[in-house]
This record gives sequence, C-alpha cells and structure tokens, in this order.
Amino acid sequence: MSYQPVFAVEATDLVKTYPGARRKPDVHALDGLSFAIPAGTVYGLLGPNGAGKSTTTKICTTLSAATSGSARVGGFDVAHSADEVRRRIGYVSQGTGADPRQTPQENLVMSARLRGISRPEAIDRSRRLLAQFDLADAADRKVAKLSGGMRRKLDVALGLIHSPSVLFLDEPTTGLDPEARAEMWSEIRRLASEKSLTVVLTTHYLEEADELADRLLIIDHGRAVIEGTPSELKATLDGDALSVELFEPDVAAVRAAAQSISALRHVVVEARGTSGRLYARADDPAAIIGRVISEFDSAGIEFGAISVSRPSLDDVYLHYAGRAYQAGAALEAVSA
Ligand SMILES: Nc1ncnc2c1ncn2[C@@H]1O[C@H](COP(=O)(O)OP(=O)(O)OP(=O)(O)O)[C@@H](O)[C@H]1O
Repeated sequence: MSYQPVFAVEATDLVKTYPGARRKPDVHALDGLSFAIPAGTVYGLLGPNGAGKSTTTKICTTLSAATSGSARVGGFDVAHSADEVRRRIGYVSQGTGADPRQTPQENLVMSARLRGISRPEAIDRSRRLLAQFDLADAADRKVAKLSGGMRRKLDVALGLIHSPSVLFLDEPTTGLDPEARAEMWSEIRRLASEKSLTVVLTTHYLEEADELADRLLIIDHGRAVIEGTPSELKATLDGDALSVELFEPDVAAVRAAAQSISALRHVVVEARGTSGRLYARADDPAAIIGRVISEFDSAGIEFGAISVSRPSLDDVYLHYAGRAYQAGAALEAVSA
C-alpha cells in the first residue's frame, strides 16, 4: 500500500506578489494564506474573481513559485521536490487541455504515453476513463466537434490518466449550461467516493462548493476568510437571514431604521446606483417583517421584496467578508 499523508496538501503562509505593470502598484495576489487539506476529501477553494484561487492552485501544482511561504503536496515540498509532486497530481486548468484536432481516445493515449505509460496500458486506461465519463460513444469523434460539457469531462479524464492522488480542478463548471453542470457535479461526486483521491476544487459558485465540498476555505484578497465544513460554517451564524430590496436607498437612513429594530442583528446595507439591499439576521425574521415595513414606511424608505431564509453560504460570506458575495468591490457597503 502506498504511503498517504494525513494532509494531501498543506500550505503555510503563502505570499505571492506580482510586480505591477508600468507605474502600477504591485499586486498582492496571496497575502499569507495557510490551509491543510485532509487526504481523501473534496476541498473547496471558494472566492470571488481575483481572490487568489488560481494563484494558489498554480503554486500547489508547481506551475508558479510563491514569493514566500511553502506548500507540500502528497508530503513533498512544491519548490524542492517538484518532480515528486507532479507525479502525484492531476491539474485541470480553466482552459481546455485537449487537442481539438484529435479524438478523445487519441488525446488520452497521447497524454498517458507522455507520462511514460506503455501503449497497451495507455489504451486500457483511456477506454476505462472514456466509459467512466460516459464518453465512449464520442471516443472517435474529433474533440472540436464535442459539446462544451463533453470537452470538460474529457479535460477531467485527462487529469486522471496517470492515476494521481490529488486532482486540482480549477473552476470545472464555468461556462457550462445547467445540464452539463449537473453532469459534472455527479462526476465529481463519483470521484469523491474514491477514498484514495483528494480533489481540490476551485470555484466561485457558492452553491457548487456547498454541494460538493467536504470542507471549504473561503478566500478573499489573498487571505483566508474562514474554513470548515459547509454545515459548520453555516452553524457559526446565529439566526436566519432577512433581506430587503431597496430603491434609491439613502444608506444611512436605511441603517438607522434597521438599527431601531433591536431584534435585527448584523445589519449590512449595500447600494449601487439606484438599487440596493439590506441584509440582517434575526432569530425569527418572519415575525418581525411587519415591524420592518412600518419602520421603513415611516422613515420614507422605498423598498421592494422582503425575503427570509435559512443560513446559506452566501450568508457565511456576507458575515465574514463584510459584503454580499455577488456584489463587487464597487458596492458601497456599510456594516453595523
Ligand atoms: N500573472 C499575473 N500578473 C499580474 N497579476 C496577476 C497575475 N495572475 C493573477 N494576477 C492577479 O492576482 C490576483 C489573484 O488572481 P487569481 O487569478 O489567483 O484569482 P482567482 O481567485 O483565481 O480569480 P478568477 O476566479 O477570476 O480566476 C488578481 O488581482 C489578478 O489580477
């Protein structure tokens, strides 16, 4: 039996600074990021665009060097034992890795041969992977003719051709239609059931991380925001979520009106142009909707739909990052 460390990936104080373009300041893509990924799990690296997810993946897959800090994959240091690390990992990047002029079968066999696998073994592995990913019928069609979902599945199969112990999937469902996304989710769930494989899943979809990850790390501005299982993270939040749609909001007035309702906690008001949203938490928000309506009416606040929900990862992100997940940095966020 091959040795498998307790943690498939361990990163300690990773810093990555890209030099700024002409006269622009340096970009601090990673700013002291640490995490440990238990072997045999699906681990989600979750964060908005530009959070530092791809940079983290590139360092862990030896494609980029950290400015400082260290990372170990499969027990080997990425900087000092890059070959050992490469032998143990599969990496499925955001772009497709398959040659569009070749068939899936040819791509897989070629990839296996490049890894030093014998031709009969390469053919055998490629057939097995095509069957596993439901691509057997497309095995002899040119990749250029395949749908986006089929190509993405082929990318994942290519990442597995040498039987790695850690598979890095960088945004595997970005650009896929809902049907292809659902299919990819079930492929990832199947991979998750293979205890000898650790999957590091980079995503900016909260729902995807919630659905697939055993544990997840929320990253923002190159720093860890919070880490845990999706249910642990949701359980850290007290009460349910109340959200109110706002029209032409006066942020200070909305905040004052919300704060006058003592049952509302963790009030965040965001505004962009003529629209905005109030987020708050309460033990029983449905019971205080009437109070919200009367306070807002008497303060002359224009509002639309009011919704109440159980804690979700959106709420976790809002709570720990201080702003709504979908909203960009351009939003004016005020928390209280
Ligand atoms: N080669 C580079 N040169 C300069 N800046 C870079 C480079 N690569 C990434 N960055 C910057 O580093 C930061 C983190 O980027 P990174 O691609 O790691 O984020 P991400 O979370 O993967 O985002 P996305 O979801 O958009 O891929 C961003 O500000 C990005 O613009």
